[in-house]
Amino acid sequence: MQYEAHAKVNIFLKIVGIRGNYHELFSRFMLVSHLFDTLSFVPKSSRMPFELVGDFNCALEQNTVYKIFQTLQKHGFDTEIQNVMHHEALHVNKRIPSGAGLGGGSSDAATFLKMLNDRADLKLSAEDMMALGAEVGADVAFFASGYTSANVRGIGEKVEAYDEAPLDLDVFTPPLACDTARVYRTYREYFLQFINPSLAASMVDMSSEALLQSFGKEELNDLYPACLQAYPELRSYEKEGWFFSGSGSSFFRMKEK
Ligand SMILES: C[C@@](CO)(OP(=O)(O)O)[C@H](O)COP(=O)(O)OP(=O)(O)OC[C@H]1O[C@@H](n2ccc(N)nc2=O)[C@H](O)[C@@H]1O
Ligand SMILES: Nc1ncnc2c1ncn2[C@@H]1O[C@H](COP(=O)(O)OP(=O)(O)O)[C@@H](O)[C@H]1O
Repeated sequence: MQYEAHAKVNIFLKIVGIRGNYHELFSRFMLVSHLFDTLSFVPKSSRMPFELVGDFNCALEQNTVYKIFQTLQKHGFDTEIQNVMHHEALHVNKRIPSGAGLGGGSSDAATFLKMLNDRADLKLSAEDMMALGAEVGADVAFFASGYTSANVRGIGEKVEAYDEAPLDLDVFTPPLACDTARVYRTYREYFLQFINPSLAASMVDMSSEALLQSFGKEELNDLYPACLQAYPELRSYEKEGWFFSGSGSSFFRMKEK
């Protein structure tokens, strides 16, 4: 069986405060229906306790799927998941570009958590998986929620379904990977003074379509100016009528009807 780990875009992303090294935000997350990695269990070819097959630009220990394995071990599911990973390797067919603001690593993490929950019959609810996922990355709770559109708050751990049909989206990713931590650091250094929580609050109740019709990318995404400051070459890829997702580098727009 193959599982799909879908990409997301941030329809809006407004910073409303700081929490230690993290930033508190209001954001609308929406899954992208046509863009996903596929994950499946395949027979093992080694004796390693955790075998991962796929093209990644990071070490196994840095991989979000490995961090899910470790997190489940830490929470007492050691025997159950070792029984699975003793026989199976995890295969990931990566199609979501990395460092693209599309949440690929977080989506893989949430999907692998669901796979282990199914295969090892861990009996975790969506809420349990959201809490476990949040230990691996701020965005994982949204992907574990199963919602296609949601308002996300806190540093990413508070997820509330937003009732709307998913939009049909075009996504364009420039050949530029953006480091999320670097973009947030740049935001804090240069843009924190421009914080506007009342504008953020006014966006929460608007449909995604109305948001994209009412605001431009600079108003919708507080990380856009920070990303331009950190990666000036990004400017050469911006196009009229396209919006900016998360910490970049992807742009998106509603498909023309
Ligand atoms: C910006 C967003 C928007 O959805 O995602 P991307 O666009 O990168 O996919 C998220 O806030 C990213 O979430 P995620 O990529 O899961 O972040 P993490 O791995 O937990 O953290 C990476 C780094 O980003 C910073 N970080 C992350 C989340 C947050 N609310 N405030 C932060 O300041 C921290 O410096 C942290 O060390
Ligand atoms: N499963 C994974 N898929 C992709 N990248 C991963 C994964 N696990 C860890 N990473 C690391 O996280 C970085 C950010 O990747 P990704 O989550 O796809 O981007 P973004 O944070 O922009 O949404 C990658 O460059 C890579 O080093």
